[in-house]
Amino acid sequence: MRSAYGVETVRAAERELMARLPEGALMQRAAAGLAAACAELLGRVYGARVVLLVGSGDNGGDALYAGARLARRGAGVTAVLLAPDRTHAGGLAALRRAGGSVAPGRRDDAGQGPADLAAAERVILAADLVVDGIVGIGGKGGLRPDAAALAEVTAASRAAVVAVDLPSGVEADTGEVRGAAVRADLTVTFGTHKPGLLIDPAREYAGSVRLIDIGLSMPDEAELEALQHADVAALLPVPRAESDKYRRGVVGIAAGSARYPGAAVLAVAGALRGGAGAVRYVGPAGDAVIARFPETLVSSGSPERAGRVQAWVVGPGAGDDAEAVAAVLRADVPVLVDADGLRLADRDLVRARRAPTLLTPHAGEAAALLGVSRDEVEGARLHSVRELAGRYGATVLLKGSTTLVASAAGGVVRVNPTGTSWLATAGSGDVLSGLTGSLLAAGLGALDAGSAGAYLHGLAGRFAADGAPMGAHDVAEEIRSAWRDVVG
Ligand SMILES: NC(=O)C1=CN([C@@H]2O[C@H](COP(=O)(O)OP(=O)(O)OC[C@H]3O[C@@H](n4cnc5c(N)ncnc54)[C@H](OP(=O)(O)O)[C@@H]3O)[C@@H](O)[C@H]2O)[C@@H](O)CC1
Ligand SMILES: [K+]
Repeated sequence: MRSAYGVETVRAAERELMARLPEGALMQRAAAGLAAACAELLGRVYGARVVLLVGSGDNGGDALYAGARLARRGAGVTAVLLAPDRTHAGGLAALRRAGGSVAPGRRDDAGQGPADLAAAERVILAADLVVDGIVGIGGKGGLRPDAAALAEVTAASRAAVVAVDLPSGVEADTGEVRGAAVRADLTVTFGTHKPGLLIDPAREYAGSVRLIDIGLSMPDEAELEALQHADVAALLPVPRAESDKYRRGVVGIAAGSARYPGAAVLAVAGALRGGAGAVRYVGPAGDAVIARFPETLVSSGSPERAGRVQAWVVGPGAGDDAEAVAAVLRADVPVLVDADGLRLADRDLVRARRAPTLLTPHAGEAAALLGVSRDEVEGARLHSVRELAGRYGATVLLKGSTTLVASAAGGVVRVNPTGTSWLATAGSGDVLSGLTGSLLAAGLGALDAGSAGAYLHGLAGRFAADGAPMGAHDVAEEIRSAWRDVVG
């Protein structure tokens, strides 16, 4: 499990550890890890041109101490100071002792003014490596103008970019990016991941992320967590000798319409690979379903008369069949609502349910339910998923390149690490809803079913794409390979 903690929690852990260590020890641990990561990225340190972007806090201090270590190994290190009078004094002295220099300030007198942007631009454009120590977990709001200008010049340079703790300009707690931010190739983060490193859009700015253990001890419950292979393997249902199809779970799919029979076929395709013992289909696309998957139990008419079902999936390609959605929501078993079903589901009916409900909107559908624009949802994914879960009293899976799953009661939010942009293809969500519904029928809770479903689906998408475009049915085909990969 990869866990992420917000700034307040990190600060508390930092205070607790600092009280037991000599002054400055923690920053030295951070700087040592940072310098090692920079050296690895550079390959050859001797003679490399390194520029440090240094803000007024400890994030800048980390950069300066790491720069000193690189200078001692023969790198040419230049610091660009955003606020010379408030620069970390110990770090700056260490850099100077190691032979590093400071880019000229705006006033020529003693280089006391903030960095001269033209001079900074010259060194940045000539650099092999830029170390972004502008701001870390102490950042508030978007970057200020001077810092934003440095972020832009850095983006224009060919240098490798390493962010210290976080790419400057991204929100550590939410993954939101308001205005300019540094785009890093590598982020070296200290003590624990921060939510922003795992959630888009900030995640994209971080590049690859390396965690340096500095000895912080974090609480058991994280604010955000990303499952990994072993976690998913432990969740996936495995049939036992005494299992029959009912014990393994029967998933009901109420989806598709005469106009969109494909959505039903794709949802069934996902469900058949999700671990339930049987898949029941109810709706007007029965002929298409049975032609493709003869093992499906097909009926027409109302979901209420479909026979025994341990979890329902409703909504993919459902058109305007509000009655089917309402009938499914009245069932006292777990229900997954997707696509058209989200628009048709009555919020009070969802709130009144006792069995788990899992809503699986993409950003556009979430925006419609929240009454905001799609961009607002995309820009504030963590806030949006929590808000929707609260309003509906349901678990919500917000699809996207970093799919999030949040429970109504709050607590830890799961983020899916296996997503790929190849999955942005028609019908891919239908496969996910069937797969995840199947996991619900097999007995997983809504948070686990949503996160394990997204994980397998993402992995299946990667296998199916393998660097080339693919269709949703290819994703369904690869779920079995993804499953084997996870449990293997
Ligand atoms: N936690 C740990 O265990 C460890 C933490 N360590 C390190 O400490 C870092 C946290 O240091 P920190 O607390 O000094 O804050 P930091 O991120 O440097 O920023 C504060 C400064 O930035 C400024 N500023 C604010 N917003 C801004 C903006 N939008 N645009 C531009 N500037 C902005 C703000 O200015 P002010 O508001 O005061 O004018 C203030 O002076 C942490 O990320 C990690 O790298 C490691 O050394 C060891 C272990
Ligand atoms: K930074």
